[in-house]
Amino acid sequence: MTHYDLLLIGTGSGNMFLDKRFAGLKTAIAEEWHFGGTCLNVGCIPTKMFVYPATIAEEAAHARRYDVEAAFEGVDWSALQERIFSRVDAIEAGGREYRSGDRQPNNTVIPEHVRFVDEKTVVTASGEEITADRIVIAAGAAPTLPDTPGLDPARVDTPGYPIVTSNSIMRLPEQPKRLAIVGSGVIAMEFAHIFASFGTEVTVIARGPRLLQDLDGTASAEFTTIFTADHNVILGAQPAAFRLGDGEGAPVTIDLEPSGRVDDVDIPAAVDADIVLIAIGRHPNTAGLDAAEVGYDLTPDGRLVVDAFQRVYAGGEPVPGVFALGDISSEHQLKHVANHEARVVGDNLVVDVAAGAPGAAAEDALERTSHKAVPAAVFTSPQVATVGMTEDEARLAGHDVTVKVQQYSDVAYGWAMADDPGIVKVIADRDSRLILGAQIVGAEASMIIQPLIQAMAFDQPADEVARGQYWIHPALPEVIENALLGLEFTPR
Ligand SMILES: Cc1cc2nc3c(=O)[nH]c(=O)nc-3n(C[C@H](O)[C@H](O)[C@H](O)COP(=O)(O)OP(=O)(O)OC[C@H]3O[C@@H](n4cnc5c(N)ncnc54)[C@H](O)[C@@H]3O)c2cc1C
Ligand SMILES: NC(=O)c1ccc[n+]([C@@H]2O[C@H](COP(=O)([O-])OP(=O)(O)OC[C@H]3O[C@@H](n4cnc5c(N)ncnc54)[C@H](O)[C@@H]3O)[C@@H](O)[C@H]2O)c1
Repeated sequence: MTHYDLLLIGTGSGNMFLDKRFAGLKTAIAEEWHFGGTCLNVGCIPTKMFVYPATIAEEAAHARRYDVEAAFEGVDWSALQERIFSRVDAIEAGGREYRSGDRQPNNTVIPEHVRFVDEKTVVTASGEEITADRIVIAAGAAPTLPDTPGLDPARVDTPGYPIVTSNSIMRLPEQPKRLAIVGSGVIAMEFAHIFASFGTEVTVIARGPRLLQDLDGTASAEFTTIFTADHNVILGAQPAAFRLGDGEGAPVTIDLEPSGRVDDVDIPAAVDADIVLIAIGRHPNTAGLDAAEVGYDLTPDGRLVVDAFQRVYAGGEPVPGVFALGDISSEHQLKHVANHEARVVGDNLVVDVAAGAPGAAAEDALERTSHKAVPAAVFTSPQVATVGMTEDEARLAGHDVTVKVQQYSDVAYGWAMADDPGIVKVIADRDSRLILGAQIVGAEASMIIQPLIQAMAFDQPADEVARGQYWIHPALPEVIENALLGLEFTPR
């Protein structure tokens, strides 16, 4: 048995906080997979490095719409992969080397799966027991697989098996000719955009009546209308069975059945594809840690229960010296949220170490995480960006709401974009004048939403944000300005 002052499990956002403040401690990092975790290796970073060229390819294919003669003639799949993964893999290797080498002599890297045997003890896959005074659980989430006949979970993401997740699709040796995507959430829509723009024949199989259903109803409907206009989408359907052909490279047939979520659907009996991407959500990795078995409290959807200080709970009480961050405990599966939580955990650990015994730090000395005005974007086509509440959520929360939906084509930059479709929807409280939420569907949504995020974070009234600053003319954010000007407030 080896004892450490501090054990970190998972090197995604967890890898961020372990800096020189902890140089005097004997630390260990357990990582069973790629250093850097999901975002660096198979998530935010490589996907966006595929999305950007995909958007260029799409614009070339649609250039005639802007009276430009251009054409999309294909993508150099292996060059693109090489450009993306040579950078990503070098960062992964550099991170591992830094943590393992002479520059961090106080740290030990344990390149193995670990699971808890009690609240402060883990055992590695090779059987070593490790105890620690303080533990940070940053073990993330993993793709969920459906329990559908014909799908062998053990073979998903293994070479040659045609059913994959986001963990391996970007490393396929060849660009698939036909791709079927099961799911219609964030990952499904980003990969549908990437592969369809690169010329793959993409079919999206969606259970519900709309795509990106977690959005505000107006935004989801707008996105669905735009996306289905030039993508092959089957709504109201789900796989009943996967039938794999004989031999490597043989196509897959997906037998479909109505999902029961859409009335009177007319769906095809089956879809054929060379590759099937499963994108039906990601579950926190608590089961692999045996977290519930040792008594850690879990939310109904399987996350570790944490408080505002990111302390982990067991039996309704914080476990002294045990913190968690990111997808393993957060309701927001987003990198910027995981990073924020990692900063808080790092600061709180410093306070806890200074206090003496694990858990000895007084609560008023600890920092709280803020999940106010958490934004998100979907890097598909058109882009989507959100912050705060949907209109339904705002009404349910009891607000007297004022809502404005502004079309991109209402402003001059929208005319420059040949009236491409797009909307900004802003939801505010009539009395306080504060913005409660916003949803944007359209070009550059992830960038133009920032003034609304800032206004919400700093409690700036919507009318002051609209009137109290210049808005560059004729830039696209004028659509935000106009949406804010269209809100109706209780007269003062
Ligand atoms: C395809 C895709 C695209 C995404 N794009 C975006 C985006 O554009 N913007 C955004 O904000 N978010 C995006 N996300 C979400 C984002 O990647 C995650 O929210 C974020 O990476 C979570 O970080 P984390 O540190 O909690 O977990 P992770 O980065 O997943 O790190 C957890 C680590 O723990 C390790 N681990 C787990 N269990 C054990 C164990 N028992 N023993 C040892 N090691 C273990 C894992 O191997 C992993 O390396 C995307 C996700 C995906 C899948
Ligand atoms: N740009 C970003 O910030 C970004 C990008 C990718 C992923 N992420 C994060 O990763 C998370 C996971 O992404 P995701 O797309 O896997 O999940 P999601 O929750 O966004 O979408 C899941 C989809 O699968 C469907 N579904 C669920 N169970 C199903 C079943 N059994 N059969 C068929 N369909 C089913 C749902 O109806 C939904 O359409 C996101 O919620 C997000 O937080 C973020």
